[in-house]
Amino acid sequence: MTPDVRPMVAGNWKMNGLRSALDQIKAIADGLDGPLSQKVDAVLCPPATLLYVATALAEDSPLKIGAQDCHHHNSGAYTGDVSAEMIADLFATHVIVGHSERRKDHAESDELVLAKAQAALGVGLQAIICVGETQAERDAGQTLDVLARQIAGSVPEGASAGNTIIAYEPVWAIGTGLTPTAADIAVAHDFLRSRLHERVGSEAAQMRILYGGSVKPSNAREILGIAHVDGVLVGGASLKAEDFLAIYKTYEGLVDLADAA
Ligand SMILES: O=C[C@H](O)COP(=O)(O)O
Repeated sequence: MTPDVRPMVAGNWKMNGLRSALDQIKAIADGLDGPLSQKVDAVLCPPATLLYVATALAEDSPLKIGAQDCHHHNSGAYTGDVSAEMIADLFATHVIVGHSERRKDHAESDELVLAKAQAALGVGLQAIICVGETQAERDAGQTLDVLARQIAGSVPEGASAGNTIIAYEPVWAIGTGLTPTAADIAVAHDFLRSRLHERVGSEAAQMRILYGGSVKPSNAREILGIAHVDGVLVGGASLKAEDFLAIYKTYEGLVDLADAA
């Protein structure tokens, strides 16, 4: 954890979730009651089809709702796309941009991710900007070069700690059950913060840097306890309310709840 930085647990449902999954969103929203919600943010990013109902279900709870992607224009002839303005119009507060599955499957460049992040910030959404190296890049010793390029290319210069969150997701750790060592995660996050300083100046000190990739209840304690890790972006394990809440509640043993009763 970074001192004085409010941690965040975020869930990314990816292309999962029918109407029958709404009870899981309700269970997550209801499960966030209590002093921990005054200290740790929780964000859930269901598919776009569930966004409107999700924001209604989360309305009276600490749970924030986000989207998984947005177009870089606010409206126009872009069949099948959803704009940041449309997402904000549904009372969502966050949007993931630059997830590696978008970068790979939709050939999204740093330049496009930057434009999407700018669109998100332009309508008052908080952008969760994903970065991370592939297995091949890691094997070639290029991890830090890739992270430097992605931060310089994808993070808006006007980004602040209040409107932007970084998610470090090594591509090879996503959905594989593999995770980097705690030392490797610490090095990557420390490096990311130094590059953020170059990009956005003093705002970098308070900007949250999440880790993502095969986070589950059984490894959450170790990962959330790593220096410079300000939370997690959870994929598969966020689909079950029980697992999402177990990861979230790991913070009960990590943050000081004395003044949050
Ligand atoms: O956005 C979430 C990440 O891609 C992590 O997914 P995972 O927890 O299923 O490995």
